[in-house]
Amino acid sequence: MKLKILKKQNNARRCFVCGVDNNEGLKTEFYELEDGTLAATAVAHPFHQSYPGRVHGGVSTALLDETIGRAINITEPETWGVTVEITTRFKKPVPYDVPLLVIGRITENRSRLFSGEGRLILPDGTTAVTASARYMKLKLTDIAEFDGTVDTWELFPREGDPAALDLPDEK
Ligand SMILES: CCCCCCCCCCCC(=O)SCCNC(=O)CCNC(=O)[C@H](O)C(C)(C)COP(=O)(O)OP(=O)(O)OC[C@H]1O[C@@H](n2cnc3c(N)ncnc32)[C@H](O)[C@@H]1OP(=O)(O)O
Repeated sequence: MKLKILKKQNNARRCFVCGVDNNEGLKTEFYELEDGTLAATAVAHPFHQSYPGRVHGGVSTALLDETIGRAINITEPETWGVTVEITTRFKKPVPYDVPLLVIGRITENRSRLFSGEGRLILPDGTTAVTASARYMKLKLTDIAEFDGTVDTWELFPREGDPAALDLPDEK
């Protein structure tokens, strides 16, 4: 199903998942879709491998963690949280050097904790990894210090940003 992108989310500079200046990271981009899903696009590299040919499960988990955690910002742009629990199910090997699509949704939102679920989808539409996770809401100042130069939180629009994304049916 093709879904319109309503908004691109901000990126950090050094974050392993979304840091635009982190050349060992995934440089993931996050897009808010019209149906309330958060979609992430990324390409993993050979230096993210576990066994040769396979992306490390921890890397896939990091992608899902951040995608689910950021899904809260669709309805609460000022909410920040830290992961307190994540459960991942690895169903298929994830290859590197191919475009990966990760989607996340919030399933429960309470005053201190929120929960969500997500899946990592391969180019053929197969779901390779699923996850569910829980986060504790905290003030940003209680999580980290931002110096405003190296650690920033900004929108990085790109000419190639898509206007819509095709979400395959679950398989
Ligand atoms: C650059 C920008 C990029 C930003 C991009 C955004 C990315 C988001 C996604 C990535 C996020 C990460 O990777 S974050 C990094 C990974 N995660 C972390 O580092 C978190 C480490 N953990 C902690 O710091 C701490 O455990 C806290 C702050 C979460 C909680 O510590 P605490 O304040 O001492 O709280 P504690 O007493 O243990 O618990 C408080 C209450 O919460 C409940 N509680 C605690 N854990 C759980 C749990 N798993 N499930 C249910 N309930 C729980 C307790 O029972 C208790 O309830 P009651 O007794 O009060 O009723």
